[in-house]
Amino acid sequence: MNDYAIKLGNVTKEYNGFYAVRGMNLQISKGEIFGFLGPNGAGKTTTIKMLTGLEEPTKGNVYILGINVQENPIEAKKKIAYIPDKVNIYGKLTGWEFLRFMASVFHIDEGVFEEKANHYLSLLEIEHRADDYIENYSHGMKQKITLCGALIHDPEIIILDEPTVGLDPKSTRTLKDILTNLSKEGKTIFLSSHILEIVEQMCTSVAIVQDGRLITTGTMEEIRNKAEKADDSLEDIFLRLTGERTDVIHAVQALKGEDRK
Ligand SMILES: Nc1ncnc2c1ncn2[C@@H]1O[C@H](COP(=O)(O)OP(=O)(O)OP(=O)(O)O)[C@@H](O)[C@H]1O
Repeated sequence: MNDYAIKLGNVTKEYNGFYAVRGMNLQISKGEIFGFLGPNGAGKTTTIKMLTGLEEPTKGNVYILGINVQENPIEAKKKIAYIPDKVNIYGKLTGWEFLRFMASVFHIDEGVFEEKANHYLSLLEIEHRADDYIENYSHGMKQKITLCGALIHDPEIIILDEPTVGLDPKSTRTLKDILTNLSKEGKTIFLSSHILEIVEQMCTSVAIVQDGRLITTGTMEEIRNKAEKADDSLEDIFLRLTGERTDVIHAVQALKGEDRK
């Protein structure tokens, strides 16, 4: 078939006459850290739901490592970890019980499970809370245990919707390091974020979507070549390509303490 980690072929999602995603074509190579950007309501979560088999495209096909997600959802899901933006996790389990449950779903060997669980709990600095009920965790801790659970089965593709919301700066840095290391192992990371600085620092390639359509995609270098000025940030490029009004751009710059005329 092809060598792409993720491929969307002319994917459309319609909800009662409203097009949340329109004719989207995307190819993401293995090992990329791919940033998926777009203003509110652009169709990012809808696209992610189609990637993970939670929503069916109205038209078109989604492939995960060459597997058609609609035709073979179970095979495709074995390759994916999905960390949604709103963590909805069963609170009556302890962190450790939740991780054991995730390992059992994917038939992970006990020894491998313990090693991976301890590794990620300690990296994310929540090992001291592993025996507490998840309902008593803070929002950031819930995100972290969800991430640990998602990584237990050694997925090839990790999909994260707004992963840094709720994380403190140190945890954000840890997450960045974890994702960078996973990509060095050949795993593919797909993340949507509104925090363009994080995308700029971490991602090897990006796509910008608006009104369900792909506006631009390419490597970070290709995207930077679309800049008007040499010191344009990804935020400048994003705001220009998505047609944000210049007064909004200036307001954003003023809020950030930049006094560019
Ligand atoms: N189940 C649904 N029924 C009807 N419309 C929907 C449904 N799900 C999403 N939409 C609409 O599709 C559009 C895209 O929504 P989506 O959640 O994918 O956007 P998003 O890019 O993730 O936005 P945000 O950055 O605000 O999270 C929105 O206009 C939304 O209202």
